[in-house]
Amino acid sequence: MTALNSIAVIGAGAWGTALAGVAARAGRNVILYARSAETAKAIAAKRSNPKLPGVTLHASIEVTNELKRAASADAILIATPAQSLRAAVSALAPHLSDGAPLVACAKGIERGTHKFMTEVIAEAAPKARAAILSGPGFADDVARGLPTAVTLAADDEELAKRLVQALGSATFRPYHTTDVRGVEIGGAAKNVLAIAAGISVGKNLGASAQAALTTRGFSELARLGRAFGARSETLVGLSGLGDLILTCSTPQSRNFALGQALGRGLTPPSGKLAEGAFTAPVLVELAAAENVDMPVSTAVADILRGAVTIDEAVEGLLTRPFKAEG
Ligand SMILES: NC(=O)c1ccc[n+]([C@@H]2O[C@H](COP(=O)([O-])OP(=O)(O)OC[C@H]3O[C@@H](n4cnc5c(N)ncnc54)[C@H](O)[C@@H]3O)[C@@H](O)[C@H]2O)c1
Ligand SMILES: O=P(O)(O)OC[C@H](O)CO
Repeated sequence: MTALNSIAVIGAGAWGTALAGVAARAGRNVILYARSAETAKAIAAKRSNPKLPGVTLHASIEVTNELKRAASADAILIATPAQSLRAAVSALAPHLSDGAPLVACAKGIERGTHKFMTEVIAEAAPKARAAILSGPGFADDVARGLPTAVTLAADDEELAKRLVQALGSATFRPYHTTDVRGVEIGGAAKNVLAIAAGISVGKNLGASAQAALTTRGFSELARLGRAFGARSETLVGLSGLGDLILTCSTPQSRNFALGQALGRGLTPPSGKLAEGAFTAPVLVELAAAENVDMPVSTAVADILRGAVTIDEAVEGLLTRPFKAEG
C-alpha cells in the first residue's frame, strides 16, 4: 500500500483547520489552503484562525493561497461548505494529477442538481478519485485533540484504507468503508434532523420529545438510505446514527443551535454555517422523488421557508395516523 505522505486541505474554516491539525498529528506534511490571500497571511502569521478561537496551528502546517501548491499534495481534503464544493473543486481541477484522491469533508447535498458530494467531485474533477469523510466530530473537539471517530468512504477500498492510514492517530480514528452513498446520506440528513431537535428543545417540549424526535428522525434517515442502497451497518454507524445522536443532543452543533433559536422565537445566530438549512429543501425533494416519507425533515423545510409555524408543524407531526413502528 503506497503511503500518502502529504495532505492538502482546501477551505481554511473551522473544519478545514481542525483537519489540517489531524493530518499534522498523524505525521503528514500538511498544506492548508485559504481562498483569500489576506486570510492565508493572517493565519500563517498568527498561527491561529478566528474560526477556531483558542486553538494554535500545528507548527508544521504550511498555509498557502496558491491552489497549484495545494494540488501537489498526495491527497486533498475539501472542507468548504457543501454548496461551495463544486466551485472549489472546479478551481482545483486544472492543477490535479490523474487519479489524485479528493476527499469531500462537507455534509450536504447540492441544491438544484440534487447531487451528493462525491458526485459533485466526479463531475468537477473527472480525473480525480473521490472519497468522503464524515461522522460525529465538532471542529473544536477535533482541533483540541479530543478523541473522535469518523467514517472514511471510497468506492475503491484500497484508497479508503490508505486515507485511514494517512489521517488516523491515537485521538482520531477513521473507519473505512466502500458505502459512499450511505455515508453521504447520513451526514446530509442529520443536519436537517438536528434543526428539528433544536426546535423541540427551544420550545421546551422535554427530553422525552427530543429522544422521540431523534429516533423517528433516524427512521427517516435510514429509509432514505435504504432507497439509495445504503448498508445498514453504515446507517447505524458513525456517519449515520452516531452523528445524528451527537448533533441532536447539544447546542454545540450549529444546526441544533439554529433550531433552538427558532424554537425560542429568536433570530438564529448570524455568521454560523448551519448546513441543514441549505440541505432541508433538497433532502425533501430527493425523498419525494424516491417516494420516501420524511415527515420530520419536511416539517423543518416547511418551517424554514415560512410555509407553517412551529406550532402547526408540531401539531402536524403529532396528529399523523398511528402506525406500526418502522
Ligand atoms: N465545524 C465543524 O464542527 C464540522 C465538523 C464536521 C463537518 N463539517 C462540515 O464541513 C463543512 C465546512 O464547515 P466549517 O465549519 O469549516 O465552515 P466554516 O464556515 O468555518 O468554513 C468554511 C470555509 O470554506 C471557505 N470556502 C468557501 N468557498 C470556498 C471555495 N470555493 N474555495 C475555497 N474555500 C472556500 C470559506 O472561506 C471558509 O473559510 C460543512 O459542510 C460542515 O457541515 C463541519
Ligand atoms: O455544528 P454542526 O451542526 O455543523 O455539526 C458539526 C459536525 O457535523 C458534527 O459532527
